[in-house]
Order: sequence, then C-alpha cells, then structure tokens
Amino acid sequence: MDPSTSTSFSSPTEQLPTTSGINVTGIDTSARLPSLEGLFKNNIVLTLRPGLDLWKGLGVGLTVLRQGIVLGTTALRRRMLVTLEINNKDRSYEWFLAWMAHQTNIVAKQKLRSAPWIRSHQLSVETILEQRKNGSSSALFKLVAGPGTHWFRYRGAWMQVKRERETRSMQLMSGVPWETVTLTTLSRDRTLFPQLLSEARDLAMRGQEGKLVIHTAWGIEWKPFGLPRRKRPLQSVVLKPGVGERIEQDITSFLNRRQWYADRGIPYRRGYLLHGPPGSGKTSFIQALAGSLNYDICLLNLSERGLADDKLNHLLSNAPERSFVLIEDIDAAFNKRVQTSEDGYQSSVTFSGFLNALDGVASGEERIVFMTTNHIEKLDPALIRPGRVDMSELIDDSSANQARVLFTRFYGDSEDMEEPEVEELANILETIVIEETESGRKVSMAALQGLFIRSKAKDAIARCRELFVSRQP
Ligand SMILES: Nc1ncnc2c1ncn2[C@@H]1O[C@H](COP(=O)(O)OP(=O)(O)OP(=O)(O)O)[C@@H](O)[C@H]1O
Repeated sequence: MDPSTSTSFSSPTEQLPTTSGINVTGIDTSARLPSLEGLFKNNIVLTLRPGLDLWKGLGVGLTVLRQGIVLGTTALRRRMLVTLEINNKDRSYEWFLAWMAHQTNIVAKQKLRSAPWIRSHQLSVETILEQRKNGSSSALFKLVAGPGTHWFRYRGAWMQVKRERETRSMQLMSGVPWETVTLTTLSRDRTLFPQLLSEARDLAMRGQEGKLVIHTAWGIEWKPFGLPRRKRPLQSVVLKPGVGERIEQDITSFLNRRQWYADRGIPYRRGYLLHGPPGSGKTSFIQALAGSLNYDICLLNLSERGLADDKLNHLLSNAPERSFVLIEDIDAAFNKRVQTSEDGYQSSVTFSGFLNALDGVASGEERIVFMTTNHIEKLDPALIRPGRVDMSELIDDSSANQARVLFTRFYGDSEDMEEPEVEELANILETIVIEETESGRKVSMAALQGLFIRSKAKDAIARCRELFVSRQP
C-alpha cells in the first residue's frame, strides 16, 4: 500500500476533531449534538486505493464536511440565538397572541407602510362570543397570528415566531389541541423576552382594569367568557335597606378571617344563597359585589352536557383565584335533569355528587359560592344546611321605597323636569306600589327598569299599574 495515497484512522479521536473538539460554539454541545465519533465508531479503517478509491475517499471527505457544517451551524445557532417556548397551557400564551394582534392593529390604524411589525399573511380568527341575558349573543372577531412562521421587530430586534399546533393529540377534557409558540432572536437580545412578556401581561391586565371577568367551564378548565365587562356600581342595584350591606359585610369579614379559619382547621369557604322572584336583582347584585371586591365570576351550569361529578368536583376545587363561583337557578338544575332524562339526555351530575363537590376536600384554598333560586321551597334541606349555605337572603320584588329610588335614578337629572316634579311623581309611584302590594300584586325591579327605559317619567307613572302581577305565596 502506498502510504501517500492511503489514510488509515485507527482511532478517530486521535485523528479527527471530536464533537467537543469542533467546539465552534464554545459551549458544551456533546449532550445533544450528533457525535462525529458516531461516524467512525467501531474503529472503521479506511484504506484508499488510487482511481476508484479516490472517489470513495472524496465521498467520505464530503460526508465528514457536511456533518461538520451541520454540527457547526447547529452549534452556532445555539450560541447566537435564544429561543423561548410558550405553550397554550400557560396564561402568557393568550397574552402573547393578544399582544401580537394588538401590534398589528396599531400598524393598521396608523397606516404604517413600512410596518416594523408582523410580516405575516397567516392569520387565525378568534371569535369571542358575548352572551346576553335575554339569550341573544354578539360575536367579536380578533385576528391573531395563525399557525406558521411570522416575523416581527421588537425594540429594534427581529424575532421569529413559530406557532405550531399539535394535530394528533388534544388537551384532555377541553378538547383543545396543544399549541406552542416559539420565539427566536439573537442571544444578545435575550433580555427582551421578559420585557415583551411583561408588556403582553400588562396589556391583558389593562383590558381588565375596572372590568369584571366572567369565566365559564371548558371541560375541566375555567376560561374567560367574552370580553371583560364594565363593572356595575354596587349602589346601582337597589335592594331593601340593609340586605346588600349585610351580605357585603359578611363577605368582607370572611375575607379578613383566613387565619382564623386556618387556626381552627375549618375549610376556608363560604356559601351564599340569594332567593326570590325573577328580576329582583340577585345576579346583578352578585356581579356588582364581585366587581366592587375586584373578584371574577365563574359561572357554573350544572345542566351542562358532559358535566359529571368528578369534573364538577375538579372545577369547584380549581376556580381561579379571587373569584366567586355562581350557580344560578339551583332548583331548576336538578328538576330539569329529571325532565330531560325522559327524552334521553341525562346529565351525569348527581345531587349527592354536587353536595360532595360543594363540601370539597378540606383545604386552605378560599372558596366562595353563590347560588340563586326563584324557589327556595323546592331546595333539599341538605343543600342549604350551614357549611354549604352559610347565608341566605331574600331578594324580593320591588318595595315602594326601591321603586322610588329606581325612579329618581332614572329621571332625577332629566332636563325637562324640575326636582319637585320628580319628587311628586316618585310619591305617586310609591303610593301605587303600596296599594298594589296590599292587594297582593307585585312588580319586579326588572319590569320597572324596562318601563323606565322606554318611557318618559309621566307615561311611566301612568302605565306602571299594568306591570303588577299576582304572586302566589
Ligand atoms: N334591585 C334591582 N336594582 C336595580 N336593577 C335591578 C334590580 N333588580 C333587577 N334589576 C334589573 O333587572 C335586570 C334583571 O336583573 P337580574 O338578572 O339581576 O335579576 P335576577 O333576580 O337575577 O333574575 P332571575 O331570578 O330571573 O335570574 C337587570 O338588568 C337589572 O339591572
């Protein structure tokens, strides 16, 4: 064999640079990079012969070179670039997408031609449904970066955003596919990530400031439903004197006694039941109270398809911090199920499962549950025993005084009436309510509100008797 035309590597580690030998990056890549040693493991001996062997040698050389380049670029990328991965389990995922969408809007509004922002044509639409109490709903559309690769510039640094969606597996229960966004930028800009995330979080929080967030259950998770709503002032819900104050005082005292509960090993939870006829302000009051305490509302619908005892238990034990769980029409929830089961549908929430979920495991976690009903008499005593319902309040139809307060709220500052005239009409209204109540007829605050919205003050007084209905005791 001609020594000048043949090369033999008996030990690759001696003759060729090893992975760590390449060390283009200056960081230890041996743990994750494919090793060059792999190419030559088992002490491969290559012997090149002239002619045909020369091509073989060239081929090997090229392979080595290619591997070297791959390793080099990977290592270089590792060294030069920094990436951040956020998955859709994390709250910052939504914040980041919303932040990106917000930037696009700024560009669109300012008609920036050379927009420094998102360079992308792949957009996804996120529909936000707003359900109103009367059953109607409205939809808002938000365009966010869709799955794929996007580029944008943040504080002078270019960033690549890759949004990827896992098509084969889904999040258990919620059925939402797993998603990740990966942000990549030059490593010298690594401090930008925390700044960007803080900005995204602040933007999300700003949107909720002074607003009430309503969450609904998605499988076993709570998710905000619709856009945060403007908070309703507590005084705008007119209740009988003392009722609202009692509830407010009870909840404030509960919130101040966390340690007291902990010291005595009592589960830190409180249950409230507001009962009374429809349209008396139960829901409005709970929402206004949540707003005034800076709490969110978690709306729980016990008749929801797919809800079972275990899911219910999980939801009740994992409500977002600082939130009231609100279960409306608690009597109907269980009645309805009996009816609907006849035509095939049976919700799997059982009454005993519900009671267990209400009791929950003894934990230090705060839990505040509000329930409402129009028919307290239909409720099982087991449900309203202390520990499950600690405070029960009647929110009744309008009293004379409530009607008066509501009337003056509506017409008190109207331009076409002087104050004495408003007072006079309010007196008449009060008398009407007293008379009608004495003859067993009542009016709901919701009905009065409806009348005041669509009528002028005098017309409202003239027509208000029509709204009174007999209430069965
Ligand atoms: N006491 C009240 N003060 C001011 N507005 C009220 C009052 N009661 C009802 N309303 C108005 O009537 C509408 C319906 O009220 P709300 O939904 O709070 O009643 P509810 O007692 O929860 O009814 P339901 O038992 O049917 O759920 C709301 O728009 C609310 O503004």
